[in-house]
Amino acid sequence: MSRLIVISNRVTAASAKGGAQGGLAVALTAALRESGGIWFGWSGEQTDQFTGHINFTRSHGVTTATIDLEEQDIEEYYNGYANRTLWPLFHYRIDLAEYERDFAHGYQRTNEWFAETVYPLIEPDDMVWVQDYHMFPLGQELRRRGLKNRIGFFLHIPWPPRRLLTTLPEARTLVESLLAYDVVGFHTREWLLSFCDYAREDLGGVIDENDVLTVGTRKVRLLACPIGIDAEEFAALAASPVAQATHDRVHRSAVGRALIVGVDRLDYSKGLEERFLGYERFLLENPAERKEVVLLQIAPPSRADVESYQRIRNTLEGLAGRINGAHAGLDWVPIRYVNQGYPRDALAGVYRASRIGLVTPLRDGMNLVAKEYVAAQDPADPGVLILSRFAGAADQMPEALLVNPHSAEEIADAIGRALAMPLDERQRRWQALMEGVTREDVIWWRKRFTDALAAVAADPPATASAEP
Ligand SMILES: O=P(O)(O)OC[C@H]1O[C@@H](O)[C@H](O)[C@@H](O)[C@@H]1O
Repeated sequence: MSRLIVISNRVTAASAKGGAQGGLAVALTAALRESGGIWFGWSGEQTDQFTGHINFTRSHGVTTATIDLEEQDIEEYYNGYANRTLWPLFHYRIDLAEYERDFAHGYQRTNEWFAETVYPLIEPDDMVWVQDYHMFPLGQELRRRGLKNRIGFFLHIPWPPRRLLTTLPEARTLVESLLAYDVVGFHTREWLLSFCDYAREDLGGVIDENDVLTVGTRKVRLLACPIGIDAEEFAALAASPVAQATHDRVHRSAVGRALIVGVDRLDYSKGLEERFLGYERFLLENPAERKEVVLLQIAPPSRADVESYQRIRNTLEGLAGRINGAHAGLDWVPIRYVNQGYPRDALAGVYRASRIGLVTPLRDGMNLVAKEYVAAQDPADPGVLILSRFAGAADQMPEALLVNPHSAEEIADAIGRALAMPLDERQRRWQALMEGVTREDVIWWRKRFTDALAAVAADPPATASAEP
């Protein structure tokens, strides 16, 4: 079995229980533990001058190798191009996207630092797997340094429609850089097709019936491959002592009311404003039930150096305050808004105590909270998942109550329907969701992608390793 070299901006080897890590960190830790190898990326730390010094650590069965970045790189690469330019654009928010040449240069320069530093760590038989939008040009930079290994790329966010992507001044360079990879993966067929649209229309690419894209002499296998969670592990976490204690605490605090839970990084793509308004609409339209519910929104702050994130934080504080001010009574506040992250085992307990999981991003590559909510439920008395039809996860989860997250009416109706749903229907829906979450789990995802990467090497026509 080839070693795996995973390269991503953030490197957080995750313990089963600990920390407030996102699903991606947990997924990659599980993948690396199985295959061996190295997880390389940014330490999250700043240094006065970039030295290329690599800090190796071994944690939870995974070797991590990280480098520090200079302030200007962090500003232009991470806060700039990654989070002010690509993130909003790829989430269809060109109104928030900032197009600055300095950001583009800093992004390219930092990717060159990454390539320069990781290149000597890669052995001839390793498979290299680059993750996410921070690192589009990395494969090309590795090829420029002579790397012949199989290199895959996986995008964890949506791929925008062509007409939006063409607003990015570097769109063509960026897409061409992806031709250096052997396999490029997306969570859904929708994102894959948007990518194909650009490749066909703007690069003159041809896509065959096996989703192999040909542009000039380059062939790239495209793959729609939705990431999953470690469902069994998460279900076990939900039965852990910490989860149990958290469950009991949260359950007691609801004093017999139905708990509705949302857990999201504080990000404008998560649809939190629209969610609060949908919930308020439910309160207004259902005076008899309004004091029977409480919304617990957990939203740890994220990317706080970026202005659009500061704005959404202010907006939500104002909105939560207004809704609570307008509707609260002596012994009830409708929204508990918590700007703090919690460890996964505690979250599992919160999910299990909640009658409704409200997951309504305006646009999301996948969304693993939806899957974790399902995995944490009590089979005898499961809650109901309300899910945005614009989350990648919706493709695999048709038994959830699917809603348009822009519509307060649809959110309000779905809350009413979930609260009234009889036990047998809740069980039937949950059963189907849980089967999918368990079958298409993180190991399945990892295997599908790495199998596709390994197959490329065994099939020379699809593996031209020359520079594009
Ligand atoms: O790393 P950040 O900026 O805190 O964001 C958290 C994560 O957000 C995810 O949605 C991205 O796809 C990840 O790549 C990223 O790590």
